Amino acid sequence: MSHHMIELKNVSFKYPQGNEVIKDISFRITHGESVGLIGANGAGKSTLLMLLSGLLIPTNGDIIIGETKLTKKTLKYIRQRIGYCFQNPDDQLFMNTVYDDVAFGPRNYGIDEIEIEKRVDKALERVGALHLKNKFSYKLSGGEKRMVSIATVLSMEPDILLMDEPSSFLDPGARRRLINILNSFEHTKIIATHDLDLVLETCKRTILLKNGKIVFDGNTKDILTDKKLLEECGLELPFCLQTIDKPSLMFSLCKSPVNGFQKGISHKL
Ligand SMILES: Nc1ncnc2c1ncn2[C@@H]1O[C@H](COP(=O)(O)OP(=O)(O)OP(=O)(O)O)[C@@H](O)[C@H]1O
Repeated sequence: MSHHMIELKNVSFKYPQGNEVIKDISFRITHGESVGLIGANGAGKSTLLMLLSGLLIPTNGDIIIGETKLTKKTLKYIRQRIGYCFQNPDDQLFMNTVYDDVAFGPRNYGIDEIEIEKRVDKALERVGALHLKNKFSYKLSGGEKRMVSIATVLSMEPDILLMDEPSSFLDPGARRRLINILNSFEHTKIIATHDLDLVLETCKRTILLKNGKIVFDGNTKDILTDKKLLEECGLELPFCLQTIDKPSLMFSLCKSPVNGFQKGISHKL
């Protein structure tokens, strides 16, 4: 496996009838990194995730996953390694039952049904939705659909997780479960979201997009404490830092900025 698991080289993208919405983006993500992808509405987060998952093909530039350049020919191989969680869970759930939805990915690999059922149970258990196994997918609540849609991705046992707004629809318990799943996922993950508190708890690195361009790529704590730059990009400080005068100073007082941080803060508030 290549050291640089994901590489984008001067990637641009334009929708057929639209303007360029991803503009000359380059970065490398090493295997095992957790990266938050943030930016205002329309900044290009979902488009970038769709490019990374092979759902869209760049107008210019290259995307390399492991050692393989993403092309129409390599798409099938690459997509087996990537778990992509749609912004809207209804796009992910299209079978009749929860079981069939979560079994869909592994079934495509030709795995036998006994192994498939084990994977389905494991994935549903992880998201706390085993009790929904035999339900109709379309009858689930918004939050249940979200958790099941995450299970459909986990059952594929991907090397890379791409998640678009994964915490939307979730109650505090389910959100906490999501954070635990993300923090225990040992491979590469990229999380596009407006939930900056989620980024703070799950991603060491953050990429900030503005109008299709990268305006920041670095330590999460550096960007999420930079009120001025966040505001210039249509965002605001994470909720847990809003009442604190000097967010960056608070960070430096903590031993483990990303993971141990919010627990410490929430006791103080
Ligand atoms: N199918 C499409 N055809 C044309 N333009 C599109 C299409 N999908 C998205 N766009 C445009 O591309 C730009 C980037 O959209 P994208 O969905 O990637 O942004 P985003 O950062 O994910 O936004 P949000 O936070 O609202 O989900 C927007 O200006 C949007 O209008």
